[in-house]
Amino acid sequence: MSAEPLRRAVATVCLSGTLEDKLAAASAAGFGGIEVFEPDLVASPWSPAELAARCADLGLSIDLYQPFRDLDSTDPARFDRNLRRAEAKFDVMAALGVDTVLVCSSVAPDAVDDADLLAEQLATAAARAGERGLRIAYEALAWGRHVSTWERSWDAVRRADSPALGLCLDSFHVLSRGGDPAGFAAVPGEKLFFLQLADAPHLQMDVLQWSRHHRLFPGQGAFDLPRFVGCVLAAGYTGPLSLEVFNDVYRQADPARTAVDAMRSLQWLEEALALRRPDAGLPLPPAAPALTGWSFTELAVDGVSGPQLAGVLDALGFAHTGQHRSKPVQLWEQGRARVLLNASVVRPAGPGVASVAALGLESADPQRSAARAEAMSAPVLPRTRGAAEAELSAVAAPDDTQVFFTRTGPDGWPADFLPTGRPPGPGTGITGIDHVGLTQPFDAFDEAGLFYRAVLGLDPQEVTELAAPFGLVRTRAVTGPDRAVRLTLSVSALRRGGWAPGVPEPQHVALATDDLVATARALRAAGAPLLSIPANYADDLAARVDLPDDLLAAVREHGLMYEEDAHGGYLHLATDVLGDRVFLEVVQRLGGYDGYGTTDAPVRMAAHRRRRQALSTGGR
Ligand SMILES: O=C(O)c1ccc(O)c(O)c1
Ligand SMILES: [Mg+2]
Repeated sequence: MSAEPLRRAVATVCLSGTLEDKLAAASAAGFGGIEVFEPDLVASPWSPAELAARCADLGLSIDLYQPFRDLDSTDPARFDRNLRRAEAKFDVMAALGVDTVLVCSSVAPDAVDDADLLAEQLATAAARAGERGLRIAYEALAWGRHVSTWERSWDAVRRADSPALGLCLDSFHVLSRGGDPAGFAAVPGEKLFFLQLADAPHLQMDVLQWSRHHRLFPGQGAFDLPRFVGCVLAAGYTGPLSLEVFNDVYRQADPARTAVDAMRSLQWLEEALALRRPDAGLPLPPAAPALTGWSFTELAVDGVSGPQLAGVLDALGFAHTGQHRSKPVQLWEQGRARVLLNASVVRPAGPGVASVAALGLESADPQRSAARAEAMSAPVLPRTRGAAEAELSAVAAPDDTQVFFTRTGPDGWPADFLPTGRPPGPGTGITGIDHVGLTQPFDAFDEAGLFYRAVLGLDPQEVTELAAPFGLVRTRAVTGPDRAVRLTLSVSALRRGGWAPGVPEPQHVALATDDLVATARALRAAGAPLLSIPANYADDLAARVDLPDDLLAAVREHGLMYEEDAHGGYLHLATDVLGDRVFLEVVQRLGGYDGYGTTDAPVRMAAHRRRRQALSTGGR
């Protein structure tokens, strides 16, 4: 493998909009090339020559024209007709200045099964292409009628033995069928004409539907793309790394954003490749420094929600220990749990605005964290900072939450706060932040998983789905290796129904305690607004799990919830929704429990809904 960087390309089918929108997005995100998806050209007012000129202006090379479908035929007249269709496409390719066309395996009823006849027809078409200086990259669609594995496509290409015929390897088609990329070693490098990359979640469904709706960018799904590409490169492939992702969300999302997300997936993939081959001298971005814990969580509040949240933090045993030197920001502390209330939001109406505005994460090297973020196409935020205030680097996550890289120490961020002189107080047993739960915008869920993985070096965990009162919710945690940092990301699986409340599902900050029953008792005594959970929940819990009687009594008395996984248990409680869209959770992990109370979430959501309705109709 040479140390020369491979071209990064993206198929126009990955991006939403017209061809104009797609090209602008691909170019702005820094791609060097594109695959022209034929329907995009057919729908365009540009002639092929005009498209070529536009691409040249934008610094994009056209690396592939695709797809050409159903070439071979058991009916000679039909095959002849298909050859004429191919010639017309060769004219288009000449005008576009692209030398490679993707021919995918036939799905038609007249597709050729006989290996020699198929090779002969491919060779005939390749000879026509070759006469014009063009080449054919043959791809096995996972649902091809007779050719549905890469081995079968390679068999045809090998038999055809034509210099203008080679393979197109598409990671989706190979990996969705459980193909082994180690086999690519048998293919001469010069026969690997093109490489298309897509990740995907593991799903049990028809492979065509899986491919057309659920493909993802590398690093977003469950496939081992670094290994796949490593095998292709080891076999001698030198063409572009080209993304081909058919995805329902990306089809309708802002193409400029999708293109950046796509670029990040290749930056992540290339790093993974470089790390696998330390001798190859491939360039590496700054490694993600370890994130060693939470320095703070910042909530944006207004004139209504600010005092409400301050009152709740007080009841939770937090102390207002600091006031920002130059901004309307309060620091509240208990143990290692630090919550900032930032009253810069001005909208004193309704229930008040409250949301998670920023996450402060302890970094072993904040500056390198920021450099890493930049190398991974993350938007690094400009900082305004007053005299004597700490330098803080921050990036914007896909949902616009600000992520600060901090070092808590004498010269770190706490120096920005003037002590109020209030003593910490006895507290209620809260020791720190366990995790923060962020509800994602509909289009941002998969993007967010990759963002936290590539930019922050966190590990995305499995996606789970739950049936919530207002529809399916998809959720996934991203965690540091030692779990010092845990985030949960959730999203509605479908557009929220028209009758669901207009406010989005709330976000939450989960606070850790070593003894939830004791903490719950203290919160009760202090009048904290704890969410009540229906008795049916505790009855069902008692039927399912053998809990000690005193614990079950505490569950009933305080509205606790309890969940188990293979490693341990999780006791948790929630407050009411505070302001319009946050609540606080208090959680106790027992044994090695590694989850987030996800199966209890629908009960909690229904209780929040009931409580919000009661409050809005004047109840308390
Ligand atoms: O879904 C399809 O038809 C299709 C077309 C072209 C490709 O390269 C591909 O992987 C799938
Ligand atoms: Mg493909």
